[in-house]
Amino acid sequence: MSQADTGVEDVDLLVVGGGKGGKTLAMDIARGGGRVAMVERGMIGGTCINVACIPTKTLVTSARLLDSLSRAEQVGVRAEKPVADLTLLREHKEGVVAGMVDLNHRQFLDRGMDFILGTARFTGERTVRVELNDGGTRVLRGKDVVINTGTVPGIPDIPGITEVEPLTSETLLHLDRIAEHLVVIGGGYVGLEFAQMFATFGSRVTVLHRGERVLPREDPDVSEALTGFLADAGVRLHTGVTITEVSRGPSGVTVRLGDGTEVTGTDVLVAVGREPVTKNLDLDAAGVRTDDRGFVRVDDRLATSAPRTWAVGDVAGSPQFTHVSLDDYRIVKANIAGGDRRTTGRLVPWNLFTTPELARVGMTETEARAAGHDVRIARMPVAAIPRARTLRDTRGVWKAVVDRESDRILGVALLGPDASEVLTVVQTAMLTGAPYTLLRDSIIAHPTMAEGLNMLFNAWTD
Ligand SMILES: Cc1cc2nc3c(=O)[nH]c(=O)nc-3n(C[C@H](O)[C@H](O)[C@H](O)COP(=O)(O)OP(=O)(O)OC[C@H]3O[C@@H](n4cnc5c(N)ncnc54)[C@H](O)[C@@H]3O)c2cc1C
Ligand SMILES: NC(=O)c1ccc[n+]([C@@H]2O[C@H](COP(=O)([O-])OP(=O)(O)OC[C@H]3O[C@@H](n4cnc5c(N)ncnc54)[C@H](O)[C@@H]3O)[C@@H](O)[C@H]2O)c1
Repeated sequence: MSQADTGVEDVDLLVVGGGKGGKTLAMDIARGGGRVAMVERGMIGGTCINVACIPTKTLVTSARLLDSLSRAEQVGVRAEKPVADLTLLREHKEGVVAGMVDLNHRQFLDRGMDFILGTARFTGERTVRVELNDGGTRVLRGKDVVINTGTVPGIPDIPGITEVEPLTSETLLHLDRIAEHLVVIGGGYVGLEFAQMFATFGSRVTVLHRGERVLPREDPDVSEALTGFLADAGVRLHTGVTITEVSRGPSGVTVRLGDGTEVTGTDVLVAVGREPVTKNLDLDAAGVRTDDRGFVRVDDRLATSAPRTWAVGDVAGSPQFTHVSLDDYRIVKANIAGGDRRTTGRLVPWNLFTTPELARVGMTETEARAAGHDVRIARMPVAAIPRARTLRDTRGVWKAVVDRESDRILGVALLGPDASEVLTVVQTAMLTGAPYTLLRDSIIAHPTMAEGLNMLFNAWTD
C-alpha cells in the first residue's frame, strides 16, 4: 500500500462496508494480487451472517424441529413434551453465527486484503476517512471504490413508536426472553418469518399488516394458502389496519388501530422494511447521488454518479437478498475490468422460510397476464407428491405459469416442504429457455420432492 506525504493511502480497490457483494469482490481482487482495503464498522461478514439470514434460518431449524416433533406420533415416534429452551436456542444461534464470522475473518486475512475495522466517511472523490474502532484515523483512496453499506431496520412514523423502544429484527435476535405476546407490525418477509417462529416457540403472536393481504406481490391464491398455514401455527393476522398510536402501560405495549380497537402485547416487533445506510457517509463529497429514500443511485452496470465508484447490494436499491448482492459482485467485477455486465433482465429467485416454505421465481399469474402473455396455469396440492406422503407433511400447493404460445415457464410459486431446494431446478430450466416439457418428461428420482415437477407440468387448470 503506498502512502504519499498527504497521508492518503492508495489502493486498487476500496470497499466501504463489508456486505456480501463487497467482501466477495475484495477477496477476489486481493487473491489476484490487487491492493485491496475493506472498511467494516463492526459486523465481520456483514448483515446476513450476523443479524439476518443466518441467525434467523438457524432458529427456523429449531422451530421446524418443534413442529415435526408435534407430529412425531404420526411417524411412530413418541417425543414427550418438547419445548424451546431459551438458553439452548441462544447457544445454537450464537454458535452458528460465531463459526461463520470466524471463517469469514480468516478468509479476509488469508486472501491478503487490508481488512479495517472502523467507520468510513467520504471526504472527496473515491476517498474516505476511517475512524478506526481501536482509535486513530486513516485516509484511503481507491482507483475503484465499491459502496456496500447495506440497510438497517426502518422505524415507522407512528406516534409513540420510539418511546416504546420496539424490537427490530436485530434486537429480537438477542433472545433475552420468549415474548408472552409478540405483536408484529408489518406482514412482510421479516414479520412473517419471525411471527411463525415465535408462535412455534410458544409465544402468542399477532401480526398487524397495513395491506389487504400479506405478500401483495404474490397471486391471491398463493398468499391465502400461506395465510392459512400461519393461522394453523397460531399466528393471528389482522390485515388492512392503520396504526394510529403506540404506548407502553403496565400490561405491555398497546397498539391503537384506526377503527378504535387496541391490541396489547408484552413485546412489539417492527418489520416494515429497511432503510439504506447512507446518512453519515457524506456521499456528496464523493459526488455520489442518492434517491429520495437515500438509496445510492446506480445505472444498470451498478455505476454511481461518480467516476469509478460503484454500489452493490441493498444500499444500491437491488432486491434485498444476499444472493442478489452476490450477483452485484459479479457485475461490478466484470465492469471494473472493462466489461459491460448489467442487472437488466436477471432472474432472481427468493424464498420465504416459513413452514411450509414459499419458493418463488419469475412472474406470478397476475404479472404474466398484465404483461400480455396468454398463460396456462398448472396447480397441484403437495399431497399429490409421494415424497410428501412419506414425510407426513403434505402442507402446500405448487403453481406454475407457462406461456401458451412458446411453452416456456414464466414463473412458479412452490409452497411446501423443501420447496426452496426444488426451486433451483425450475430456475435452471427457465435460464436455459427450455419448454416446460423438459421438467414434465425428465426422469426424476423417486421418491423426491423434485419428482413433483413431473406431475405439476401435467396439472393444468385449463
Ligand atoms: C431478518 C432478516 C432475514 C433475512 N433473511 C434472508 C434470507 O434468508 N435470504 C436472503 O437472501 N436474504 C435475507 N435477508 C436480506 C439480506 O440480509 C440482505 O439483503 C443482505 O444482507 C444485504 O447485504 P449487502 O451486501 O447489501 O450488505 P450488508 O450485509 O448489509 O453489509 C453492509 C455492511 O456495511 C457496514 N457499514 C455500514 N456503514 C458503514 C460505514 N460507514 N463504514 C464501514 N462499514 C459500514 C455494516 O456494518 C455492514 O456490515 C434477510 C434480512 C433480514 C433483516
Ligand atoms: N427469506 C428471505 O429471503 C428474507 C427474509 C427476511 C427479509 N428479507 C429481505 O428483507 C426485506 C425487508 O423485509 P421486511 O419484512 O422488513 O419488509 P417488507 O417490505 O418485505 O415488508 C414490510 C411490510 O410491512 C407493511 N407495513 C409498512 N408499514 C406498516 C405499518 N405502519 N403498519 C402495518 N404494516 C406496515 C408493508 O405493507 C409491507 O408489506 C425484504 O423485502 C426481503 O427482501 C428476505
